[in-house]
Amino acid sequence: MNNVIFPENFINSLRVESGFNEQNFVNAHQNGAPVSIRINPFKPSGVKNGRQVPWCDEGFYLENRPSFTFDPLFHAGAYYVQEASSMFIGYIFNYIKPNDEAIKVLDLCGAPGGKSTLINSALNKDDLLVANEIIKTRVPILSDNLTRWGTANSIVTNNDPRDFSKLKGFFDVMIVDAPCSGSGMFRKDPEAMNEWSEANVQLCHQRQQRILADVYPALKEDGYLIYSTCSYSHQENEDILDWLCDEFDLETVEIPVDAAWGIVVSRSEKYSAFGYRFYPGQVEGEGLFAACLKKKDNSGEVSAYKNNAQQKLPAREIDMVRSYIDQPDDYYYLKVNDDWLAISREHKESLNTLHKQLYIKKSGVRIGKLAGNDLIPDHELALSNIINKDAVLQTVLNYDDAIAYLRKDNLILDTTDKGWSLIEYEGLSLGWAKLLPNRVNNYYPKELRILSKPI
Ligand SMILES: C[S@@+](CC[C@H](N)C(=O)[O-])C[C@H]1O[C@@H](n2cnc3c(N)ncnc32)[C@H](O)[C@@H]1O
Repeated sequence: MNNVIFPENFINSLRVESGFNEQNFVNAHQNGAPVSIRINPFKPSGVKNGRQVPWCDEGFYLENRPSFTFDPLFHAGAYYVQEASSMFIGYIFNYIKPNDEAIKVLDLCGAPGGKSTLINSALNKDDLLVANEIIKTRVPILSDNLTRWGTANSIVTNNDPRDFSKLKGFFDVMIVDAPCSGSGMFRKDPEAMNEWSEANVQLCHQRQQRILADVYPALKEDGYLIYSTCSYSHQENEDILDWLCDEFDLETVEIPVDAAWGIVVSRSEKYSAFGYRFYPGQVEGEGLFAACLKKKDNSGEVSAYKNNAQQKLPAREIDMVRSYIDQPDDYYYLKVNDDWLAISREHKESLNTLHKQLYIKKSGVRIGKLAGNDLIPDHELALSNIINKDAVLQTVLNYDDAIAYLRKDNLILDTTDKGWSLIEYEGLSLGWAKLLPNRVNNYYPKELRILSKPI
């Protein structure tokens, strides 16, 4: 990119921010954005690591941008492609996360799932992640990314922030990665500059207030709110922190950062709340604002919920589905329509509670449907890290066949095995195929298939 001309009002608004280096910022926007990935700790693979992102153990910069579409390990969930600054949310999370108790975390503005998979990496099996997305058409990408991550301790919901207000004091940590005016993405998406305006910043500011006010009651006393935007605008950042402290009883949390990382630490005018500003040219990443606040008030009693009448499930069926799960006692099994699901057993109560208030789009891992004595296995089971691989056939593919499988092309395999088989590539599962006497049925989900051909 050459000769970037920023909107006049935009660059003027940055010139008054302390710690902002205009020359570095302008220079950084003449070049492309760095490429970075974050490794999935639950799916060790041979993904080549480059230089590490300073604030994220699992984050790595790549020298250039490979074709992720044509890397089977990407589809297997070995890593997530995420710009480096965003990974700082995980750094904040690791700093505030209690070690000794299971926690419930809400990622309110979840799609496409960058922060959700980031936070999920830092959770234990008995912690719960609720990843929400308000826009229905963006829910599938969030679900797919969590499916690739493979864990059984997350729930995906499709709700307006106000729907959470009934879950008083339910969450220990909330991440609000708010919709914003998007200036932090100008380098990746220069077109966005044409849409930037002060009026839009103001609209975003109001929407951010509404979202925060709506969801706030669901945070428990002494719980943490992590707020972030990819905007540089004061109104969407420090002013929101002051507004939060005006409206609610919150205290700022200082996050220790290494000066060498280039992050600018800011303080809000009225309450001196800490904010962390990422400017391209000063950090190796895109624009980000992040802050963490601790709730000191009580939004009322933690709601008491009666448990749902328990489903009576046939023991024979439960035994069958359990045989596909590694360490089956660790999970709670439920049936939704004809589908069997498994979720970490600690979350049975939470699931019932959430089910009463929210539209649940995915819970834990979908195992599949039973048909007589057979399981018709689900794609989620293949991608999960709870599958008992000893209970199923496995067919290992080379690179070309793996790409053919992901394109949903016909596969010709040299095997005498018959029945459902996991399709494996470099130790990770890509999905299912059914091996028949004369052919192979490719069960890779149609909506996920690669549509293009390798060049
Ligand atoms: C910055 S993006 C989130 C990115 C995501 N956290 C990630 O790391 O991949 C903001 C999200 O907020 C959602 N959103 C838009 N309006 C909203 C509203 N009024 N309430 C809650 N979420 C909203 C958008 O659909 C979008 O998915």
